[in-house]
Amino acid sequence: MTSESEIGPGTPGPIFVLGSASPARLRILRAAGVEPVVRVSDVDEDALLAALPDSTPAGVVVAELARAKAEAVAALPEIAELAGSGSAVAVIGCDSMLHLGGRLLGKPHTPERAVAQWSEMRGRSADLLTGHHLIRLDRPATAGGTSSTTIHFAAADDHVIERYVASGEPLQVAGAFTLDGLGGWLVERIEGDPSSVIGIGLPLVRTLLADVGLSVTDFWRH
Ligand SMILES: Nc1nc2c(ncn2[C@H]2C[C@H](O)[C@@H](COP(=O)(O)OP(=O)(O)OP(=O)(O)O)O2)c(=O)[nH]1
Repeated sequence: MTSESEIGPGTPGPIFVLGSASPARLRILRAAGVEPVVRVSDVDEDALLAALPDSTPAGVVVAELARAKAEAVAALPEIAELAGSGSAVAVIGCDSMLHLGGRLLGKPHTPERAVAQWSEMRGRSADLLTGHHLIRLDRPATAGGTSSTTIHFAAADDHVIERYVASGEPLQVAGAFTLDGLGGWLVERIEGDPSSVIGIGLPLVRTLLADVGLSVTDFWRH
């Protein structure tokens, strides 16, 4: 769990708020020169999914979840008040799911579901979708988008799948795999942006920041 960074008077320069509990998203941003303020949304993703019509396109589903997370964090009192801080303030929410065989899959949570999912996806390809929603607070504007990266999975044998699931890693990540962990042994290749697969698509966030009048370089700590 990441610690929630302190903010307040004297917080230097533009403020990037990551509305996510994901250590992967935080790691991606830090490695890319951004030290975000972290706040976790309390969005009930299952309830939101249940409320969406079955006909909702997969890219819209993850975009709607991302929007709900960003809006929940932007509404937190200590975040909302940043609008008057004199700094540029961007809040981002994200949501990743795997689009496999026409179904949208989140985190498997149980070993049984992870094994079943790997038995279906091994040797095949699927699209990892990550919805993004950006809210600028100091000069109200929003921008959103969904990145899609095609993942080509290895034709892993039962033993490897069982050992991978037993590691626990696939249970708490969208699509039951990681690109940057043990799962890396089981991804043959990808077509698209690797950061999107891990949790936040840097090239897309760069364009979303531009859409709300900000440059990604404003947030670089280097
Ligand atoms: N390290 C790593 N994590 C991954 C990868 N693919 C997916 N994930 C993680 C990132 C997210 O933490 C999680 C996707 O689930 P969600 O989009 O619902 O986010 P999560 O519930 O973790 O946090 P949030 O809802 O944003 O507070 O799966 C990967 O390739 N590498």
